Amino acid sequence: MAGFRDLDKVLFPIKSINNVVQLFRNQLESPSEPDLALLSIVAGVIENSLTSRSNAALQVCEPVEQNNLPILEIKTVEILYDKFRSIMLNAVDQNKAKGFATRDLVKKVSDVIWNSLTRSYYKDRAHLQSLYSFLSGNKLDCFGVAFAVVAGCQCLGYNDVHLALSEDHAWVIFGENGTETAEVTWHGKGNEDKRGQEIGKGVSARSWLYVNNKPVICTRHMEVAALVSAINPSLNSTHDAYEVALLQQELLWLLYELGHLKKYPMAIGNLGDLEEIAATEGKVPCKDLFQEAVTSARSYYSNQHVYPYTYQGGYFYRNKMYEEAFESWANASDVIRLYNYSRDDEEIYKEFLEIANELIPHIMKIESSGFSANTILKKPKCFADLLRFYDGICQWEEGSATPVLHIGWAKPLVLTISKFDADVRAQVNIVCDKSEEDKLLKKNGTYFNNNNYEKENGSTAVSDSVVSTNVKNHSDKDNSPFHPSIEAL
Ligand SMILES: CC1(C)CN=C(N2CCN(c3ncnc4sc(CCF)cc34)CC2)S1
Repeated sequence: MAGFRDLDKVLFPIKSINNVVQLFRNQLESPSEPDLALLSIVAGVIENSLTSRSNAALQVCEPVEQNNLPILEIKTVEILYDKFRSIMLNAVDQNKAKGFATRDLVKKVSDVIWNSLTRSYYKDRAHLQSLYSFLSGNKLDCFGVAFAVVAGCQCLGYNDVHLALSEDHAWVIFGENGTETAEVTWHGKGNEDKRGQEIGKGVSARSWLYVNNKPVICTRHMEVAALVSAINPSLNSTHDAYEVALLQQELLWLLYELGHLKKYPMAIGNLGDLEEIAATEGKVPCKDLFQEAVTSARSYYSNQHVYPYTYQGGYFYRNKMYEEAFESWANASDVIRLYNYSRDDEEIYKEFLEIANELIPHIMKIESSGFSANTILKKPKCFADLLRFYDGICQWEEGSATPVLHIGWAKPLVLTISKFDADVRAQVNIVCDKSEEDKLLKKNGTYFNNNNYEKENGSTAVSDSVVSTNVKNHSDKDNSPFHPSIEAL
């Protein structure tokens, strides 16, 4: 492990963002692997010093000159770093010969973290993700516990333990081939934690929460990308601490340029969001970053992730590119249609609910106000993408133990569909195409994950709701990875 070396120590006392970037670069480029505990502590101290209530007022009203940070002394970091190491080394007996981690070891490290946490606190609060939060306040959020377990195992010399990330959960992989999995943290509210157990063997395997067994499996460098992604610049619900956001943006560019975001769509999306707010001169534009996140999810995760499309759709929406937004959201819906909705999937449910019942109706209101020259209401492709979007949500519900749709969805849906004239709707050709139906047949294993799952209620999927056309999509920028089920002529 890289550890806290002299070439890192000479950077202290840290006074600027550039000093922090240099420390991360040293660690990322070191022949031995980056030290997760060191980097999480440094990022956590800086984030908390700039976002804590004590100087929140200062941060909002007085623009601090560029690149200046509150001075970070080496002693502050050494004390926290040594404290973390001693917690780990004292709790886990060292006489065992190193080798690969065992389930007992991983569970033991998770217990050490878990049992140190404050009895009860607001788990969704900001700034609870870093080892600084753990060491100074005994508080961690769900992601923070998983990250701390991996950092703890690194401290103990188990370099086979790595972070596994879905779009709303985190766990660890370990063992000789990295094929062992273990829950190490909780998920959601009021759910019994499953710490120590293997990942998703039961019905939960078909829920979005476990991304159909296509999680982001982190290398050490990608674990640094995860801690940087988890930096939270929020000062309060309306303001970000400028220096924290700038630090996060510069660290994400460092990781991007070193190639460590290639297989991490959400981190690319995070960088895209920051670049949309404040573009960095001479870098890849945010629109391309959002497309790179989509391409990464398609290339490395069999297009089983939703967030790359909602990052991209959100960008198009904010920039009034409504036709493109509909296509991204329809592509997001094509991902979710093959999952079963389960009680663990609230986060993505809220995402689709907001798109269907807030964002799309808002677009309809603007577009039907009669002032838009090039209105989407005259475009069959937009109608087709909207149908694909809604159809995906309907199919998501099919075969799920928990219903998705309710009357609250119907009103905005009817309002939206009714905005398109008959002559526009007539140009969308919907036919059943056997090969498409086979391909999209839900969760009978042939498509979903090839081990012939019986669906939840025991019946094999017969999805007769799939509509598809074999009409080629005319737009040359066909962004859908495969024949969309509904397309405009
Ligand atoms: C399009 C969006 C609504 C905007 N932000 C989004 N996210 C913000 C950043 N997110 C993330 N960013 C980097 N890495 C991770 S790992 C993880 C699961 C818990 F560990 C979440 C997450 C979650 C998703 S999705």
